[in-house]
Amino acid sequence: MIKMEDVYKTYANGVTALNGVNIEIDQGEFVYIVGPSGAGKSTFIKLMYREVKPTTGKIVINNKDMSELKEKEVPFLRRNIGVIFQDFKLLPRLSVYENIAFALEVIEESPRNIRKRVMDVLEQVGLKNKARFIPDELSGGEQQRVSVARAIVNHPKVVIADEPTGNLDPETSWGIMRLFEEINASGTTIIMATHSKEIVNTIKKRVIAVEDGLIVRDEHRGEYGYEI
Ligand SMILES: Nc1ncnc2c1ncn2[C@@H]1O[C@H](COP(=O)(O)OP(=O)(O)OP(=O)(O)O)[C@@H](O)[C@H]1O
Repeated sequence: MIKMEDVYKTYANGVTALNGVNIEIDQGEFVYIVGPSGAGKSTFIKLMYREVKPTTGKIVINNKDMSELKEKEVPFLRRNIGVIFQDFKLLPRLSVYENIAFALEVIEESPRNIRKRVMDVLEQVGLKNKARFIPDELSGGEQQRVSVARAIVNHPKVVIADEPTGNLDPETSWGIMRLFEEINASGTTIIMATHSKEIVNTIKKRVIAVEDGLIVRDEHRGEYGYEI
């Protein structure tokens, strides 16, 4: 469960990105975050995996109050949250296999478990035959599948995706969305910031709209609601 109470975020340069956000997202939900450019969507999402800290307000994730989280506990939080970015953020010199295994090595899994889990997740995203390739040798859609695999290899409770289809063509985007639906069907919460009207209006889920740092709409099976 993710809960925010009266959350404000003002960056060091004085820009206020969030202006008093209150929200509750239950385990297993699928939520789209929509809104104009600069509205505060990424900031909202970054607060959930503690890439940024709130200026004021309370954030509770999986029953843990983030303000009480010590720096050394951050890796434990991240273990339960998989993150996917628009630009994939894969390590360019590592193979597909190594990019995914890395997420497990940092939490000191045994080599045998690592091998099994990486191969299982590669199977799930349909890339078993590309395990030895490096990111440059893959299409954009394949690279995004690797980053999805990396995000879910720890079986996190929550997957957070910031415009995951932003760099992909429509057909490839639908493939990524099918993967997200599968992941969500197994009980994982999905939170996805997107500018895709087509996706939001086709695969109907909860829609949270952010404008000028405020939640202005929160609807189950909502519409995208903007013209672009
Ligand atoms: N690290 C930062 N330092 C200072 N200001 C920032 C920082 N990150 C974001 N901002 C500002 O905060 C506001 C909200 O940005 P944010 O990235 O959260 O919006 P967004 O809705 O995700 O936008 P987009 O759809 O374009 O990705 C913007 O005015 C932005 O310039």
